[in-house]
Amino acid sequence: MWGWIALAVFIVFIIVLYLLSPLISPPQINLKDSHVLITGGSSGIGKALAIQAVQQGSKVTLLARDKLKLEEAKKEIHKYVIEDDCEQRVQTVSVDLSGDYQLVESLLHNAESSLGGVDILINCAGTSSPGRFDELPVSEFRKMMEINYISAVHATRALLPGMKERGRGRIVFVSSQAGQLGLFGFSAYSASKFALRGLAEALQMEVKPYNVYLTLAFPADTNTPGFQEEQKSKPLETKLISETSGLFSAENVASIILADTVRGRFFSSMGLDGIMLSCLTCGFSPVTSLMEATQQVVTMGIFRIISLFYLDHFDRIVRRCKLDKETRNSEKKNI
Ligand SMILES: NC(=O)C1=CN([C@@H]2O[C@H](COP(=O)(O)OP(=O)(O)OC[C@H]3O[C@@H](n4cnc5c(N)ncnc54)[C@H](OP(=O)(O)O)[C@@H]3O)[C@@H](O)[C@H]2O)C=CC1
Ligand SMILES: CCCCCCCCCCCCCCCC(=O)[C@@H](N)CO
Repeated sequence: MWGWIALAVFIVFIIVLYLLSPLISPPQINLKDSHVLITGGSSGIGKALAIQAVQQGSKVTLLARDKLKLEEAKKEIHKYVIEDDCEQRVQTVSVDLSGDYQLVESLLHNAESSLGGVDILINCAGTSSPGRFDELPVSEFRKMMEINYISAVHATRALLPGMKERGRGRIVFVSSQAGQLGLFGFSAYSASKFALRGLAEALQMEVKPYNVYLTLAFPADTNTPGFQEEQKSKPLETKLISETSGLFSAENVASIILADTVRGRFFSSMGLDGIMLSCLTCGFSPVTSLMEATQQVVTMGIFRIISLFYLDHFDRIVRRCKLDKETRNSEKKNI
């Protein structure tokens, strides 16, 4: 008898959640004919995002520093432009986003003059320099903040006023799972990715009344030119810990980010570990789906328990690597 009542209450609860969901969920945005500006659009995740956006009918601006790489990416992306759509265009902007703000602003406004106001800004430009804290040059900490954080501030600062005026827009920050937990070898990188979260939460509260929605993406390791480069200098501990979450393709990551952006979801996470991590670390984040909020409330405790096992596993990796290193060193001395 009580079992049936509990089941009925649960079903009514789920129905109420579904009925209330549209009140909280942001309205969807249409990729067709939208102007999507992608920083870091000449490589890796950014390029995959650009390809998928043009496949869905968007006009795209790619922004990065290297002109040659930009031109090559533009050529490649052009192949995916919908044929019967003469209006659709792909353009490039070459600038160091972390440099002079006035220059960034004027180039971004020029980009808007030719393709129309930016509807979706994807802040994907970024890089990582892994290494132990006391082996990284102090300059790397500033560089990480400038490339991964200040670049996003610059692009957003230049394009947000237009979005507010038009009463429509989406802003994506590509953070990382290393922006949800700090891990060995990522002291400089993690801090810059955590910074994006503070920015996104504060900004979302400001711009929601203007119908501008933010998405904070947390990819795991993704197979891109940037990832291949970082592998060369990554400490073994960092590799072993990161591997826990798997290796994704840029296409897979891009399609998840794009779908979450269209739906206006605040968190964009991938893989089972990614979803668990976002529930566990949701903190005071904005609610963009009642179902998601319910999931967070129900699962947070259990995910914390699971995380204790992960933490123990990571500590063991660090201890084992330290022991191995010490053994190797003493063997060398004995020779
Ligand atoms: N790959 C991975 O494992 C993961 C990546 N991420 C994040 O995703 C984003 C993309 O990564 P990924 O695709 O691997 O990176 P890539 O290195 O493949 O591409 C980085 C892009 O950013 C551009 N860029 C870098 N610095 C600047 C700058 N100062 N001004 C303008 N453009 C710049 C690069 O072009 P150019 O050099 O010509 O300027 C390039 O287009 C990064 O923010 C990264 O931190 C997050 C989690 C995992
Ligand atoms: C309930 C608890 C679940 C816990 C899951 C923990 C998984 C931790 C894995 C961390 C992986 C970090 C990858 C960073 C990739 C990155 O940003 C660089 N490759 C950038 O180039």
